[in-house]
Amino acid sequence: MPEPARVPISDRRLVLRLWAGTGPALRLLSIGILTGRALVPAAVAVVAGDLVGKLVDMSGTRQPVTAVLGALLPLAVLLIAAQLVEFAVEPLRLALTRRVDGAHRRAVEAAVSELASLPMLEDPGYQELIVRAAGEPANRTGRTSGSAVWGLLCLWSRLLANILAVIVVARDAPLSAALLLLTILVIRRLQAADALLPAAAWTDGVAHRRLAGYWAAMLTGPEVAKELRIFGLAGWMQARYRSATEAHLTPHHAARRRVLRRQWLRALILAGGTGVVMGVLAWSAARGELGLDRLATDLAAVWAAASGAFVAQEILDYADGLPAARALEELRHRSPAAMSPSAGVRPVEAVPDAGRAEALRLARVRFGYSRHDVLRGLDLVVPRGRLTALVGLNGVGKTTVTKLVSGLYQPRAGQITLNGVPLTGRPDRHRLVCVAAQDPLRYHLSLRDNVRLAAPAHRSTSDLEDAVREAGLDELVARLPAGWDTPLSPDRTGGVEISGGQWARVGLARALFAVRAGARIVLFDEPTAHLDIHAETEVISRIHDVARRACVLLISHRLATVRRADTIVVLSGGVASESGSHDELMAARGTYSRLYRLQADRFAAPATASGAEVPAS
Ligand SMILES: Nc1ncnc2c1ncn2[C@@H]1O[C@H](COP(=O)(O)OP(=O)(O)OP(=O)(O)O)[C@@H](O)[C@H]1O
Repeated sequence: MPEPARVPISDRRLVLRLWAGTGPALRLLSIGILTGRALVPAAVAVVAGDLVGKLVDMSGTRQPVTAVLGALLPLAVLLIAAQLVEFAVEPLRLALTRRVDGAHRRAVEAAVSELASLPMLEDPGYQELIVRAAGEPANRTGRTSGSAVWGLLCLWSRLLANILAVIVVARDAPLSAALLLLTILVIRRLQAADALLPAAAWTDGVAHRRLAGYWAAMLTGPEVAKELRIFGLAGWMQARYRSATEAHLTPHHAARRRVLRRQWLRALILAGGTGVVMGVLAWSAARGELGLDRLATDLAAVWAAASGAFVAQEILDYADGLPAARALEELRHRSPAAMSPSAGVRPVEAVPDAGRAEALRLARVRFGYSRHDVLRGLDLVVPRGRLTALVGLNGVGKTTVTKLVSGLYQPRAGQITLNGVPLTGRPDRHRLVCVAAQDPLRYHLSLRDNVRLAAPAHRSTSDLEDAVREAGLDELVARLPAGWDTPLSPDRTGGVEISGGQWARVGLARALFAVRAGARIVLFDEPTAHLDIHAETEVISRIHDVARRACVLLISHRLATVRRADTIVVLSGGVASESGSHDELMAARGTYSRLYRLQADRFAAPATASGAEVPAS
């Protein structure tokens, strides 16, 4: 597995960048409100001390009510202002985290769907990264990168409040103030070190977490519900779910327990530090060096600083939200080129096809998923107007050819061209190439959307209807409860389940629609695997029609299916070992002829009995 790219910025800068992305209004508001909040403890200490001084002066003599109220007024105004600031804090938190989290989600979707190549997505390390970036709820607390931003801002706001309170004390007792500051910083550091441990344990266990998620989905999802009951797998799967969950959660819980056990140390340091500071202040007052008003101010400031030193909540917001933010940064820094098996390989020179008929060409193409090459210099020409078939044993690389032509992987060497122009790097490649797979992806969408997504930008309704009709789906449309708009999934309200053969026709309709929308290469990968013999014959004749309009490659195991193709190419040992029409290949008595006879022999006995078609040489 390749090394993940390093995230080249520190966590704080990363979180600040997220904050900066919330826009100037929210940035200003957060600075204003959190600074205001930080001013409150020191201001209350000073104003309360002044009040004590004034009340001491007034004591013993009769005072008008207005004088007493006047003395109280500054503190009352301050407390009301502080309360107003507090009211603004929660809406600010919501606005800020919502803005950051929304941007985060959009960035994850964009990074994965636009930047990640297929080889990257098939890498388990990358999958884990997606789980972390998608905000697999850290510590089940639901903290997100928005929480990390909020946590950091609150940590700084608290630090500012602490420093201001220390400055108040420093006016009378600089050394005590220094001790107070030191105590606060030590406690913050200890809390930060502790809070990061459970978050790290959670992140380290994401592989187990994914496995546990897999088993949970197996136990409760519809996919394996039948097998689970037929084979009585529930207990076996539950045990695996438990062991994966324990492997993930045990280190995390151990880290949490360790943090709780160390709380007493922080309490002891705080009690010691503030106790000494208060003692010194009281001693100064006793010696007459400190007035009662200043003593009250300083004690209130020490109390404010001490209670503000506990920032576990803010640190947890920051530490638990950070993994998602970090993972997103790593997602963005992973380059598809670094993960591609073809990295660093130069293609062969393009050979212009001037004057020749339109054709898809693979020239000396090499490719492998690992060090072992599946394709070892494949030459293949797929001209428009003639149906080309690709056959070969299991695992020789037929589907791999479709993946290379559609650009999901890049060849290690060689070139793939359409009319002499390399397909690599063409921004319109996804519009030029259409793949109709044996099991087309079954979107939980209407029939209309299931066909249209082959070329979403092509809005022609008549092309859509023609494609569906040619694919033989008219009858199905007539029977569907909401016709075109019926969702093709029983999970959707009003949805229906259609058969594997009908899905194969949906795949054919997609290809026919894509060709109408401008696709010039169509790759049919086992398009008739689910079809009965009548449907297969009909679909193959449609594929012949498509071949008149585009470069069509038909892949099939069933040699009776491909025998009517104009050219049949046998893929063996990573190269095209034979090529020609059915009759030519049978006459050559090579691999194709041997495989064909083998299949014909297998069908001969039952076919004679049932009257089904027997492939004939
Ligand atoms: N994503 C992948 N990662 C690693 N190896 C793969 C991957 N996909 C396919 N392979 C391997 O590459 C080889 C060719 O696979 P491919 O699916 O192209 O064969 P195929 O000729 O289409 O087989 P079949 O006829 O069984 O569908 C096989 O050995 C397969 O195991």
